[in-house]
Amino acid sequence: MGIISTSDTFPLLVVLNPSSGPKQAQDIYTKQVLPALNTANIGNQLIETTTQGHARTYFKENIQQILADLCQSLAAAVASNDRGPAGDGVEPAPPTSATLRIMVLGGDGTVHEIVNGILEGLKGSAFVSDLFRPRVEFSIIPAGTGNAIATSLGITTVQEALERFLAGNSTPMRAIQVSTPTPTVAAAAESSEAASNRKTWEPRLYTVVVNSFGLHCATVYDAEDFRILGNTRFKISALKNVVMLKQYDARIELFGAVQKYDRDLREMGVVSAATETDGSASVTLLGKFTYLMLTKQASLEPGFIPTPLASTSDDWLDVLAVQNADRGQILKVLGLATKGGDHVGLETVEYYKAKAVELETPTKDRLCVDGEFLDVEGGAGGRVRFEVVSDPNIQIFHVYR
Ligand SMILES: Nc1ncnc2c1ncn2[C@@H]1O[C@H](COP(=O)(O)OP(=O)(O)OP(=O)(O)O)[C@@H](O)[C@H]1O
Repeated sequence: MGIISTSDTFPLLVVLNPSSGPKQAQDIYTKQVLPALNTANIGNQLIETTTQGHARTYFKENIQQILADLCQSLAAAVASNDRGPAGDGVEPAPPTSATLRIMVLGGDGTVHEIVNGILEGLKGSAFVSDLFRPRVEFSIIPAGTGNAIATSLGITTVQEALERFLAGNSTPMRAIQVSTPTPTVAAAAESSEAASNRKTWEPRLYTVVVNSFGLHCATVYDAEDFRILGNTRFKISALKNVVMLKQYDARIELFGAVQKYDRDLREMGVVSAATETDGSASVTLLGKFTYLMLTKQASLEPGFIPTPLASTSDDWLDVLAVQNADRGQILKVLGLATKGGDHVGLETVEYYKAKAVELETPTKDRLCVDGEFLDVEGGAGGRVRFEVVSDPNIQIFHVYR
């Protein structure tokens, strides 16, 4: 885990996860990425991950040094320009921002780790303030299993990803803040009423793809047992969970402005224009959930489009809820979701856009957050809040589109 050396032309950081998806990342790097970068004269530094959590730890430990080196390299470039014939020799002002480019040869899990590592490493530091704030631009070379972020941007091949990177157009990649109640408030929360008045939350992590509860979460969880089957493990696991279909008890509250998909008009309609002021929810969904997703991506893998109107670059959270569905109904939902996203027209599907969502389960349960698992305690003290916060020190990520 070396620190990036200082240079006038700061290298593109290439994070390669050799175990992503069909394990082709190394080959893709050697045969396609490196030749393209060399042709374009783009220096790069390879960071090859060796274990789960490596990318997260690497960026947590090194991001401040990386940005310090990046700033020094920028300042050196400015100074050498100023020393030219037209320069006045005045010391250049320190940079107020710097763009760090990271290319990921891997899947969404690797991007999730890098985002969380960077935010953990920058938290409370001078590198995220009104005086200086980095801009992190991701180029995602789809080498994972789902490749949701790339797929949602219409990038399904290595060549397309390289072309988008070289074209240099990026769009914000908003992160969802996942928070739990602060411990003291959690202890005091004895009822849902108390919970709805709660105001203090502790950010636990950030997600950029999908948070799920119920069938989708169970499918991702059980897929680990079928890892030997490669990419088909998700299909086998989904089948298992549909055969042994369970309903999952929860209370879901949508806060602030809320939109709901209108099946007749085939577009979102306003349910509530409210901003969250008094702590009361705009929409509450109670009871048994078969399937629940809170996402920032339209597509989770090529062809599978559960939240077709989601956008990585806005501040909405797309919420797809299927309640109390039987096997036939959920198979129909999943079938249509893999055929262009027409499931949102089914009566069993509720599709919302919300500004913030809280989830509470009556007993201990599990959430899937970008492929990681979060155990939640039952009751108000175990609530989890999801929100695309507007904090500029969090929303520093962009992705080439
Ligand atoms: N060398 C390694 N060996 C084993 N696991 C690794 C290694 N490097 C990284 N990982 C882990 O591999 C996991 C999956 O990575 P990644 O998301 O890139 O691929 P994927 O799961 O196949 O794709 P997707 O998330 O798009 O479905 C990550 O959680 C990461 O921590």
